[in-house]
Amino acid sequence: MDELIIATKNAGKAKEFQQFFAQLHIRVKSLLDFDDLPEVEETGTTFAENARLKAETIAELLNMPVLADDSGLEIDALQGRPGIYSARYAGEDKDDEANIRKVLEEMQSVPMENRTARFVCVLALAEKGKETVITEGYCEGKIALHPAGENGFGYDPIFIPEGYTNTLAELDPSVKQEISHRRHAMDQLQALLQQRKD
Ligand SMILES: O=P(O)(O)OP(=O)(O)OP(=O)(O)OC[C@H]1O[C@@H](n2cnc3c(O)ncnc32)[C@H](O)[C@@H]1O
Ligand SMILES: [Mg+2]
Repeated sequence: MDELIIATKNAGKAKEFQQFFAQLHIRVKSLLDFDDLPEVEETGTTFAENARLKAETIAELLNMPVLADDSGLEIDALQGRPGIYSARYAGEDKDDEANIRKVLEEMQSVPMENRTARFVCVLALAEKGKETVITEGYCEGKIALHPAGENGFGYDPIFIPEGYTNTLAELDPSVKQEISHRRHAMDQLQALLQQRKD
C-alpha cells in the first residue's frame, strides 16, 4: 500500500494522519482533496459502526483502500456525553468553540477530581474484496476548568491528559502524536496489518 485515502473532512484529523503516515512513507489524501465526494451520514449508534460506514462507503466509491476515523470525548460526569455526538454537540454546524462552551457550562459545578474523561478513536480500514479492519484507542484525562492553548483541534483546549498539567492544545503537537487515542488506534492497526502480511 503506497497511497491511502482518509475518509475525513476534518482538517485537524487529516493533519495528524499526514504526520503518522509520512513516517511510514505512505502518501495520504483526505476528502478535503476531492471536490465531488459526499460527507457520509453518521447514522450508526457506535464509533465502530460510524467508522465502518465512512470507510466502506468511500472505498466503494473510489475503489481504493480507505481509512476512516470516528472519534469523540466521553465525560464521566456527563454519563459519557458528548460521545458519538461530539462533533455536533452544540448544533449542526460542528463549531468547536460552541461545543467547548456547552461542555464547560454543563460541568460548572463539577470539582476537578470528578472531571475525568477520555478521548476515543475507532479506525476502520476498508478495501474492496477484503474484510474491514477495525481498531480502537483511548486517551485518559480530565476536563480543564477553562480553555487554554492554540494547538490541535476540537476539544484539545479543554483536555488535560493523564500525567500532564497542561491541555493538549498547550502541549507540543509531538506530545499528542505520542500519547493520543488516535496514536493508540494507529499502533494497533499497524500491528494487525503486519499480522495480515505474515
Ligand atoms: O467525520 P469526519 O469527516 O472524520 O470529521 P468529524 O469532525 O465529523 O469527526 P467525528 O465525526 O469523528 O467527530 C469527532 C469529534 O470529536 C472531537 N475529537 C476527536 N478527536 C479529537 C482530538 O484528537 N482532539 C480534539 N477533539 C477531538 C472533535 O471535536 C470532532 O469534531
Ligand atoms: Mg463526522
